[in-house]
Amino acid sequence: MRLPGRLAAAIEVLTDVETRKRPVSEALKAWGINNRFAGAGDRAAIGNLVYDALRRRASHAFVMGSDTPRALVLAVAMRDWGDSADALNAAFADDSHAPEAIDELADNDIATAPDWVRADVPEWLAPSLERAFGADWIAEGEAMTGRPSLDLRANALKASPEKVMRSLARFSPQPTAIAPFGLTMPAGPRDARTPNVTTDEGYLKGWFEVQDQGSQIVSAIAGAREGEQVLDLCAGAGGKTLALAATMGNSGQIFAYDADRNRLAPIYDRLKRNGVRNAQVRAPNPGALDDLAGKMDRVVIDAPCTGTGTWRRRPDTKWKLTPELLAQRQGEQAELLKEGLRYLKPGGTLVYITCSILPEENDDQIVALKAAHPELTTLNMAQAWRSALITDLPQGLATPEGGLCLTPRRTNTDGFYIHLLRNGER
Ligand SMILES: C[S@@+](CC[C@H](N)C(=O)[O-])C[C@H]1O[C@@H](n2cnc3c(N)ncnc32)[C@H](O)[C@@H]1O
Repeated sequence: MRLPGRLAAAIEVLTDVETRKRPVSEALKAWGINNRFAGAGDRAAIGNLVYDALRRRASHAFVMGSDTPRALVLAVAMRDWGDSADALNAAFADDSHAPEAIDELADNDIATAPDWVRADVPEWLAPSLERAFGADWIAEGEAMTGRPSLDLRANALKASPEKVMRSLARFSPQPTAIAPFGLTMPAGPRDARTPNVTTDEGYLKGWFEVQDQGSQIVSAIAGAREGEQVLDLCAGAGGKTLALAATMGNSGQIFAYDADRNRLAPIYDRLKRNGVRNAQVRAPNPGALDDLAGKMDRVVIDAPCTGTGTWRRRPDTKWKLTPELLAQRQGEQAELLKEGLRYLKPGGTLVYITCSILPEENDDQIVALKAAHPELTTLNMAQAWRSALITDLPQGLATPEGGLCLTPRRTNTDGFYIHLLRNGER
C-alpha cells in the first residue's frame, strides 16, 4: 500500500475507534483480519497514523478546524509527518484508494489555541496538571504526545546488559540514561516499525524483559534487599515482581498477589522464564494473605490508577478519562494503602507506586494516609535514589510531599510516581 491507501485505512480504523468506543489495538486487529492483503509494514504504518492522531487529538482538531477522523489523520500527515497539502493531493490524484482531496484546510495558528489544546490534554485536567508541574505544565503535556521508546531490562539473574545488546545487535539497542540494567531503542519517525524483540532467542531464554525505563527506576527505588520478606500486593502480570526478584538476587521471599486472577495469569510463565526462585504467587482466594499480617519487611503497592503516565503508549485513554473514573481510582488507592499497612511489620517500608502524574493519585493520597497514621514517616528520596541508582537525584523530580515523579519530559520515561514510607521506628 502507498501512503494514500494507508491514510484512508487509518481514517477507517479511527472511525471505528471513535464511533464504537473500541480500544485502538482491537480496531487495528479487526482491520487487519478484514484486509489480509495488507503486509506487516502497512499495518505498522496505519497503527502509527492512528496513534499519532490520538496523541495530539486536541491540537490536530484545533489546527484543522475539525475533529473528524479524516481531519485528524490528515493532520498527522501534515503536522507530524511533514507532508504538504499539495504533495498529498498530488499523491491522492493517482491512487484509487486515496481519501478525498484536501480542499478545505482551516490551518488555524496553534499559538492562538487555549492552553489545554496546546498541552493536548483534556480541558478538565488542566488545573491538576498545573498543580503538578506549575509553569511547565503545557510543556509536560506536549512531551506526552511523542512516541515512546521501546525499553528493555536485562535480567540480572540470567544476563548482563552487554549480553542482551549482543543478542539484539540487529536493533542497535543503547544503554538507558538512568536505569542500570536498561536498554532502549528510540521510536523511529513516520512509518517506522517497533522491533519485535519477543521472538529473540535471548527473550525466550529469559535474558531480558520489555519494561519502560520509568518502571525499572521505580522498581529499583522500591529498595527490596536480599533476604527480605516482600509483598507485591498488586502484582498484575508481574512486571515489577520480576524486577524486584532481580534486585534481591533470588534470596528472601516475594509474595505476588493480585485481586484479578486473569491479570495474574501470565506471571507463572514469566517467573519461570526469568529464573525467579524466590517468588510465591498467591491467587486471590479468601484469606490468601492472612498469614502475612504484620510480617512484611516491605509492601509494594503498584496501585490501579488512571494511567496518565502512559498516555504516549495508550493515547485513547487520555480522551476517555472522566472525573468519575479518577474518583473511583482514588477510592481504590486509599483502600489499598490501608490494606497494605496490615501486612507491614514495625519498622517495615510501604512503597506506593502509580503510573499517574496527577497529584490526586499521588501526593494527596500520601497526605491523607499520613494524617490517619501518624506512625508513618516519609523516607528521604534523595537517599533512596542514591542507594538504588548510585547517582544523585536529578533536580526537579521530587514532589512537595517527598515523593518522586518521573515524566517523558523530565526523564524520557513514562510518567511514574513513587513514595516510600517507614512504619514507625526501625
Ligand atoms: C498498575 S497494575 C499492576 C501492574 C504490575 N505491578 C506490573 O508491574 O506489571 C494494578 C493492579 O492492581 C490490581 N488491583 C486492583 N485492586 C486490587 C486490590 N484491591 N487488591 C489487589 N490488587 C488489586 C489490578 O488487578 C491490577 O493488576
